[in-house]
Amino acid sequence: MKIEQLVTQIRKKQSFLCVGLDTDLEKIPTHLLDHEDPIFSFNKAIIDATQSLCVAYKPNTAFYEAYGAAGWESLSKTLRYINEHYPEMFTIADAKRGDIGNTSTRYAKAFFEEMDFDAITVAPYMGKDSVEPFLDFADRHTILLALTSNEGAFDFQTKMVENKELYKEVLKTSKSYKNAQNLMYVVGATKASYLRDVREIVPNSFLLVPGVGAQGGSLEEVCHYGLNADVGLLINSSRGIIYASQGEDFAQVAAEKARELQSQMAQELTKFGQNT
Ligand SMILES: O=C(O)c1cc(=O)[nH]c(=O)n1[C@@H]1O[C@H](COP(=O)(O)O)[C@@H](O)[C@H]1O
Repeated sequence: MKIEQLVTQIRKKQSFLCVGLDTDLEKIPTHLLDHEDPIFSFNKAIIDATQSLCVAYKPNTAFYEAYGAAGWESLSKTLRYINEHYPEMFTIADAKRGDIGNTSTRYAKAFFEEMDFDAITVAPYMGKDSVEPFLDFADRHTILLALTSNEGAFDFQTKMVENKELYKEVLKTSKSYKNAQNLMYVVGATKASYLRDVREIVPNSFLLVPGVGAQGGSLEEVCHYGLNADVGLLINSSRGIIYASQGEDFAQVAAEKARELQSQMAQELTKFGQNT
């Protein structure tokens, strides 16, 4: 998907919400467990209930890989369902890949060709030749981990390297990669105050911001520092939406939670003069 199409959807829905499909058999309502594919049944219900309120879905592949071949099948079915029924939706494989060049090429083929995702999360640690194979795919997006939401982010990402924090070096250096226009970046909502510095280096890039809801990040603060002229933000919530109820009403309650976030996003867009 082209960025312009994503921006059009955001303006139309007044939402830059990404719903995280971190589907765990131990957390989904028990009445689904006797379905043929409980993970797909759960995802389908969540997708149908929330699709008018969000612009993106992000299955984290760990939750599927944990169930082996059956889990991969549930993931493929979920992606096919989204692409067939809601083709305007931006889809992110949260797989956090990245390896030597020829291996990254195979990862890119797996997620962009075999599975037809619009985007994938990639770790920058192995550098240019591990990232560029993903960037070769036109209208697909490589979401590089810049400053993550977890506590361990301070182990390396904020350490000084050549007089600047490592995450800033990641942002700056990656701008020189071939096809860098296909880059987006992860910045955790729990690190919202850093977004001012992030925006100085990458004013125009889209940022995927996880960490509102269960991890405690503030949507308002993220918007304050992170919104740009093209909106420039996708804010993810996973557990706060999909496990808001574990009863039979799970999809309806998920939609209510998604609507709360969408309403806040619409207000932020209005504040920012982006409501048309
Ligand atoms: O790449 C990610 O999406 C990601 C990066 C990051 O810094 N922090 C982070 O929480 N995530 C992912 O975003 C999701 C957050 O889930 P919740 O905390 O349940 O909303 C999980 O799938 C995480 O793996």
